[in-house]
Amino acid sequence: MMAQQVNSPLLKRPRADRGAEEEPDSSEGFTFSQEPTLDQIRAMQNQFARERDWDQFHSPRNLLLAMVGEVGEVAELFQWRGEVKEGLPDWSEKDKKHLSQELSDVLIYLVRLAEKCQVDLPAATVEKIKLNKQKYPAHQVYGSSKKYTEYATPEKNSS
Ligand SMILES: Nc1ccn([C@H]2C[C@H](O)[C@@H](COP(=O)(O)OP(=O)(O)OP(=O)(O)O)O2)c(=O)n1
Repeated sequence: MMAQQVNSPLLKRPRADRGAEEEPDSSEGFTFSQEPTLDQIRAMQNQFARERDWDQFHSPRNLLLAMVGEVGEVAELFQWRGEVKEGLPDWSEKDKKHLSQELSDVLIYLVRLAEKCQVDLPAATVEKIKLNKQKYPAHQVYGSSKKYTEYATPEKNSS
């Protein structure tokens, strides 16, 4: 379930030296399972709530608060550890499992919140990444983590 280490030279070569077909599409060789899709997760959680007559509790505000609570639980797992290495090589299997559960809770509430707000989350995410690319042109910001407002000719943020 955790990232596998892949020593790809692509990860270390500067972007300008790489062809588009060579672009790595994952972090250290790690990828997600193809399924379930976000819409399948939405449907699974919808059914979970219906079977328990919990729709009445899943108002947008309640879901938001529940999601933030779960984000807090994720943060709790990281607190006091100092910097954490990619792939969590120093974590116990128990803590890694715990993290996977808490991150899943966040996603479940996020997807449910998006459903209740009628936000088409996968489509909205694609659109947002498109906006991010416009706001942070690779040639302008490569290797810098400055916010777009710190650049001389900032792109307009339309979100
Ligand atoms: N009213 C609720 C309560 C729970 N859940 C689902 C969504 C979450 O994935 C998970 C959250 O359950 P808990 O509130 O028991 O939280 P944890 O699983 O994190 O347990 P704990 O707080 O003990 O770590 O259950 C839900 O959909 N609606």
